[in-house]
Amino acid sequence: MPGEADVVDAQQVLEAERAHLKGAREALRRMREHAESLSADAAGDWVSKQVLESLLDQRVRALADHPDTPLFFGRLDHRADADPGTGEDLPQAVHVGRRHVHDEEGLALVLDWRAPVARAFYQAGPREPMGVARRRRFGFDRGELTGFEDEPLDGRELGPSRLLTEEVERPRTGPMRDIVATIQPEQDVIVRAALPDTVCVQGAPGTGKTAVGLHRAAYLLFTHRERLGRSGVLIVGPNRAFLSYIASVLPALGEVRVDQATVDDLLGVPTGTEPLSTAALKGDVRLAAVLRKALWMHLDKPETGLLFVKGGSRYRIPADEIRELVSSLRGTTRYAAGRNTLAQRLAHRVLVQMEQRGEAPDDRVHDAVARSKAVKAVVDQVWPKVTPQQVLHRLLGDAEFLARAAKGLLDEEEQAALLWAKAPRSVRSARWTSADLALLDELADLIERTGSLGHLVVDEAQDLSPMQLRALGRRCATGSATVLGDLAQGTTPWAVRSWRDVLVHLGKEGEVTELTLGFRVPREVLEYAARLLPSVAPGLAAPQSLRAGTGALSVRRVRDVHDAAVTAVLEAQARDGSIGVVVADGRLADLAAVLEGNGVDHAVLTPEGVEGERVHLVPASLAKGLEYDHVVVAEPAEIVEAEERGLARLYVVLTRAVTSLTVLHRAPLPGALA
Ligand SMILES: Nc1ncnc2c1ncn2[C@@H]1O[C@H](COP(=O)(O)OP(=O)(O)OP(=O)(O)O)[C@@H](O)[C@H]1O
Repeated sequence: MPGEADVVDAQQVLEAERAHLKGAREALRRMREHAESLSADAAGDWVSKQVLESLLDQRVRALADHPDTPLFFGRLDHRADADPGTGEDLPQAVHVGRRHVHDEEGLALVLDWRAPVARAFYQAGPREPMGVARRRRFGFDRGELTGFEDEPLDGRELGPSRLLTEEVERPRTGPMRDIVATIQPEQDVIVRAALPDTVCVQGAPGTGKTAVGLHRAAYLLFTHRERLGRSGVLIVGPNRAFLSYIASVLPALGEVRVDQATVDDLLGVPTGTEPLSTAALKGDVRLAAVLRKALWMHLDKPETGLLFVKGGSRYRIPADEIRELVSSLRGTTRYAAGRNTLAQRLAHRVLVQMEQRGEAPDDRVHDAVARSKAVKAVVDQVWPKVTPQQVLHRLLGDAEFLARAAKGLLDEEEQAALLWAKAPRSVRSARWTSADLALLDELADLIERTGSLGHLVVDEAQDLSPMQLRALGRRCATGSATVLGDLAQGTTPWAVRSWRDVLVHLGKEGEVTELTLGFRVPREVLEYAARLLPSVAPGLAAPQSLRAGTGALSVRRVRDVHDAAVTAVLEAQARDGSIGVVVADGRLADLAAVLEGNGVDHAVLTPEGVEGERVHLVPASLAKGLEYDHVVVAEPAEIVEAEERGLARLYVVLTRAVTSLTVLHRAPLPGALA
């Protein structure tokens, strides 16, 4: 029990910290006013003015004070003899927050959580205090300081942090929040991994993979602002609904310039569909070799030699020589660049002949020959211009061509499965499926190199096919990636079974690390869901939960699943937090009508996302990555039956709950859950 003196002391400390917060808020306001007062008029021309205006605008936005989020959440008091190892003096006390705030003299009032000195806030412990004598964590309510918690780092073991527990237990409402105040040491290691390092994170549901990926993006942007400002950082997620759920995390961390995309956004919107087994075959990495062969099969033997006429002179390059030139270039460059190089080489040979005849041709002549009709005709014949669509159209429509390209790579049955039942008449009328788009992207890169970004964060990566992973790997070929996922949550038939394979397909060397402590799902619920693990991912260890949450699970055998769902939603509405009702996609419309008929306000989650409403009706196929305080699952057996990896889908669905999970079933439950 704290004595009276301690309480008075604590009150004084709190007052002093509140005063510091007030001062920091005022300083931030001054920084923002200063940024607002800057004018882009000094720019020399219109374009520079636009660029400068947008930069200033970003700066002002980044300096926004969000009244609902604390400006700092921690404080480090360093030991007097602490040495930061940088040769500089370490300030005795620093407040750690979302961004740097300094006063008019340039003195730091709040230090950005990403600064090297702030690392100790996340990493220091009794065994390795990192120069810290005391770590202080602050409790906040809507931006107001409500309390604090001190951890002396003098060798004593630290108990669990009450503030961390409170943060993890706080009800979820609306979109995902940042976790900057409570990043855990094992998460921090991933967040602060160096820019060139590709990191691959296997993590059970709710272990913070998405959160860690987003914070790593923010960390890298802060630490390598200029470089990544030029090359770009991109977050790739499974669908728009998921991206809109995570969309506010980076802006809350002051990063307003990170793009988010689905694989479709990157590769194009599919216009066709196909059986899953065909899609899985098209996602197979062997297709990369088939496509390479198919593209280079477009090279042809020269029908004639080259005849170049200038004035009264004729210059000839025999067909044999052209054939040799082509074979020396074949495969050494991208396909499109090869066409250009061939034209240059042909021109060079013509110029050699000119010189042998005593002429003195210069560079202009060289260019004119390379661009001449005669050279172009030869190049077009032996090294024809092709588009990715033309090549794939031919490959999927022409059995003989496919057989040649796939020889030794795909067996006859596989080749037959790839061929269109009815080939579209023209390239333009072809309907491309999602799997085709990855193949087109591969071809596009064989023809012309795809540009690379500085860093890619790929979430739910376990669901991507090898060909899709290759497409993403191209987009960070000269950069690095953070790859996040859970093999147990792989629901596509082409989902990869090992992270090592994922890295190979991405074309990256990297570390595979694992997060095992869950921050979302209560222990009881997680243990229930984990009964499915031996069937969905036999090699994975059962996940651990930080959250005790007893009484969180309710499994009810009911007569009428719809009536029971209405009851369960009404029960949940009496409590705090968001509510998700998850059903097999096929049952969505019926349940929506029943909820409507019973006057339960709700919104149906679509692939585009959803706005407002406390109750969301969620098709099982879109539940991945989301979380709700209260989850009601209606008829699990239907979710399992709906798809090949239905048990994995059910595992995803059962692990969305933060506070309570209610399972309603009329049909028998899957064996492991019965
Ligand atoms: N260090 C932390 N402090 C507080 N909350 C955390 C922490 N790490 C994760 N969380 C919270 O746990 C929840 C789950 O995090 P997240 O969605 O990132 O997990 P995930 O591993 O991506 O889950 P899934 O595999 O189910 O998609 C989120 O609400 C997140 O804010």
